[in-house]
Amino acid sequence: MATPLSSFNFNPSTSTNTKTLLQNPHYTYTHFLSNSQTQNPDLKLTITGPSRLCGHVPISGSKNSALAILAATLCCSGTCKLNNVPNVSDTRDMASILTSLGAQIHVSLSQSDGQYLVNTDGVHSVEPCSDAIRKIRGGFFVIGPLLARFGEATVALPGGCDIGARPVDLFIRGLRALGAIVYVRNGKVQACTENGRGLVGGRFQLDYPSVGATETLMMAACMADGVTVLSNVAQEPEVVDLACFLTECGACIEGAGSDQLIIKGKCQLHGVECTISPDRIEAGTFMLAAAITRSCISVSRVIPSHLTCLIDKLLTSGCKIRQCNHDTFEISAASTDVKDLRGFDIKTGPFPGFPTDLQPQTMSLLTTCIGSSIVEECVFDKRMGHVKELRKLGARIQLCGSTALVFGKDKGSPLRGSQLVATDLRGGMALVLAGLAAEGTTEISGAAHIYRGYENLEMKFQFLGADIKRLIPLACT
Ligand SMILES: CC(=O)N[C@H]1[C@@H](OP(=O)(O)OP(=O)(O)OC[C@H]2O[C@@H](n3ccc(=O)[nH]c3=O)[C@H](O)[C@@H]2O)O[C@H](CO)[C@@H](O)[C@@H]1O
Ligand SMILES: C=C(OP(=O)(O)O)C(=O)O
Repeated sequence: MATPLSSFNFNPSTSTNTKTLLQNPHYTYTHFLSNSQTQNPDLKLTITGPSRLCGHVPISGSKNSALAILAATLCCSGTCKLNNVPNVSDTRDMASILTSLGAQIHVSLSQSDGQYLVNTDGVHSVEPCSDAIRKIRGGFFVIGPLLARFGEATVALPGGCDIGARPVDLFIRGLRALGAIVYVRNGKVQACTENGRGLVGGRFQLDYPSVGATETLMMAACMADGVTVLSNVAQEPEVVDLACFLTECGACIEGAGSDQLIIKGKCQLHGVECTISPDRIEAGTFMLAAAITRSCISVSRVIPSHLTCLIDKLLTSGCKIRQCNHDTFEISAASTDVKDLRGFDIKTGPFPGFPTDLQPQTMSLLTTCIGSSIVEECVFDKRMGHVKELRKLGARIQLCGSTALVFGKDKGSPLRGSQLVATDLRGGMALVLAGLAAEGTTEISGAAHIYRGYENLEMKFQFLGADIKRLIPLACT
C-alpha cells in the first residue's frame, strides 16, 4: 500500500539546539518570506538531525522548463497562460526580465499551482535589465526570441550558479548561422539581423549538446525564414517541454528529444495555455532525502523516464522503490524494509546520462553508505564546492579535479552537525540533505542560493517531520 497522500506529518517542534541558535539577537525565525528576503545573502537554514522522514511530498513545476517557456512567450502574440510555475527566486527574476522589456505579467500565487498570464505584445525594448540577467542563467535565453521577433537584442552576459566556466560561444555561433550579426561588447552581447531582414533558416552543429544553446536556437529558428537543422542538440526533458510549448503556439519542430531538430520557421506564433512539467531535479532530491535519512516517503508527480539513472542507482544501493500509480513513487530505505545502503559510482553527462544537477545531493548520500564510491563530474568544471563543506560534517572525501572518491561510513552515522556555507543551488541542497542525516545541529548560511530552485523547501521537509528552520536577519523582517 502506498502511504496515503493525506498523511502529512507536520512537526513544528523546536529542538534545544535550534532554540540556542534562535537566541542569537540578530536572527529571527520567519514562516513566510518576501521576494527580497529569499535573496538575502544572510538568509540561513538550521537543521537538527538525525531526521526520520515520513509522508508524502508534492513536487513543484520544473524551474528550468519554466525559465525557457517564460523566455519563449516573447515569440507569441496574444496572452500565454502558464500553470504550475514554481514560486522560486529564479522564476521571479525571469518575470522581472520580461517586464523590463515591456511585457505584462499577472502572477496568481493564490492558485495552488502558481499561474502566470504573460502578454508580450507591448514589448518596447530589446535590452532587458542587466542586473536581473546577471543573476540567473536562464535570462540570457531571451536573446533568441527577441532577435527572431524584433530583429535585434542586447543582453548582458548571464549569471547562474558558479560551477565553472559557462561561456555563450555556442549561442553566438548558432545565431550567426541563422544570419545574425553578433558582437560581445562591454559585458553585453549585441545582436541584429542584416538590414533588418530577419533571421533565416540555416544548419548548425553544436560542439556540445548545451541545454541553453539548444533552447535559444530552437526559439530563434521557430520564427526564422525557412528551414533550420540543428544537430548534436540537447535531449533533456526541459528541451522537449519547450518544443511542445512552441508547437502548441504554432511552431513546426521535428525531432525534440533526439539529437537533431528540424524546424520550419513561421512568421507568427500565438499564445496558448500550458502546464509546466514536474521538476525532475526536485523529485530526485526528495528521493535522495528519503535514502540519506533511511526513511520511507512517497513523491508525486514524477515522470519515471526523467529519472531512470537515479532510480537505477538507488535500487543498486539497496533502496526499495515502488511505483504506486503512473506518477507516484514510494521510496524506502528504512531499516525495517532494507539492509543498510551500499555505495555506488556515478558519472554525470547530458541526458539520458546522470544529471549534473543531482550530483552534489547524491554525493551526500554516498557519505553515509557502506563502501567507497567514485563521483565524476563531467558537465561543469568546478561543481565540487560542496566537498569542502561536507568534510566539515565529518565526511571522508578525496578530491582530484572533478573526480571525488567518497569513503562511506565504518559504523553508525559518520556525520555530525556543523556550520556550513552554501555557494550554489544544488551544492547547498546537498548540505541540507547531509544536515538531515547528521547528528546535532547544522547551520547553513548562503541559503538564498537554495531558494533559487526549491519552492517551499523547509515547509516540505517540515511536513515530512524534519526539524528545519530558516533564519533571517532581524533587520530584514
Ligand atoms: C537554466 C537552465 O536550464 N540551467 C540548466 C542548464 O544550464 P546550461 O544551459 O547553462 O547548461 P549547458 O548544457 O549549456 O552547459 C553544459 C556545458 O556546456 C558548456 N557550454 C555551454 C554553452 C556554450 O555556449 N558553450 C559551452 O561550452 C558549459 O560550459 C558546460 O560545461 O543545463 C545544465 C546541464 O544540464 C543544468 O545543470 C542547468 O540547471
Ligand atoms: C545549475 C543550475 O541552475 P542555473 O543553470 O540556472 O545556474 C541548477 O539548476 O542546478
